[in-house]
Amino acid sequence: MTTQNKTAVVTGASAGLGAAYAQRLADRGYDLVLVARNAARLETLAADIRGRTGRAVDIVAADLTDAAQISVVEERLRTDESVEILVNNAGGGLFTPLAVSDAAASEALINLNVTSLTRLTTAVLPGLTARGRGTVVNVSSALALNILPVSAVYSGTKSYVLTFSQALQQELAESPVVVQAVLPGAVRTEFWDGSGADLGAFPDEWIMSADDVVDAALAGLDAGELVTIPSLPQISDWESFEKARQTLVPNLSLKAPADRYRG
Ligand SMILES: NC(=O)C1=CN([C@@H]2O[C@H](COP(=O)(O)OP(=O)(O)OC[C@H]3O[C@@H](n4cnc5c(N)ncnc54)[C@H](OP(=O)(O)O)[C@@H]3O)[C@@H](O)[C@H]2O)C=CC1
Ligand SMILES: CC(=O)[C@H](N)C(=O)O
Repeated sequence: MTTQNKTAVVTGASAGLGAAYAQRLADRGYDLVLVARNAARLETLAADIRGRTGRAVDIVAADLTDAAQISVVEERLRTDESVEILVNNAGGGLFTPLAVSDAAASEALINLNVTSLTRLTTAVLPGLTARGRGTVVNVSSALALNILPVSAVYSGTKSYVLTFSQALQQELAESPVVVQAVLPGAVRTEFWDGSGADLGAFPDEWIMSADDVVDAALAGLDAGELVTIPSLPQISDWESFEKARQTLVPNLSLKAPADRYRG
């Protein structure tokens, strides 16, 4: 495809943050490829966006934890030269102590939150770098940083998304291709249903709307932020955190153990 249209691929587009990304990116002039399992919901959203904006909207009904189904999305990302943005948003949550967790459920969560995001990014990057433009948005979570007793697997997956994104930012430092990590706090979506946590137990002032999260994330992207935390009042707090991490680096690999470990 060598048309002049520009396409955004949004995973987890049938609800929540993904549906909000789809609307906003169509408003910004992108044609869309919407990915999720529920074809009927995707088609309803696609019809709404086509009618409202006139953009071309394709849907791909795929379970991103299924090898055959994710390969359809990977193929589209590899071959569609109009793709300029991939929003890796599809994800789930599980908030139970590991000791009482189901290993298969943890594995499924890792497959969705980590493996599928990695595979889709791997599929899209060669084309973006060859064309010299494009963006990958990886939806992480505030729980990548705010680590809780019930979030061993979930926080682990979202820390992966943050670290993966930061490593890619270094890999692509000389490239015009941008990788942004987005770390929302609690958002009012269906994510919480069956997650093991009750959104209703949170004070209202902790909970952001999906539209506000996406508007903040896109504003952060426009401002050149590589890590966007929609609720964080001062970006300098994130920068201080990162700077503190960097101060460890010169001493993270040395020949001699630290004095406190020597008798
Ligand atoms: N809600 C919150 O408080 C927060 C959410 N996040 C992150 O934001 C992202 C979006 O979550 P949110 O919008 O809240 O959640 P929702 O539950 O509202 O939406 C999740 C989306 O992912 C899709 N999805 C789920 N499983 C699969 C699968 N196996 N294959 C393909 N698509 C799938 C769902 O569609 P379908 O069922 O049709 O497949 C749906 O479109 C997630 O990565 C989440 O971790 C981060 C911080 C806070
Ligand atoms: C940060 C949150 O509260 C949220 N549970 C999430 O899914 O990451």
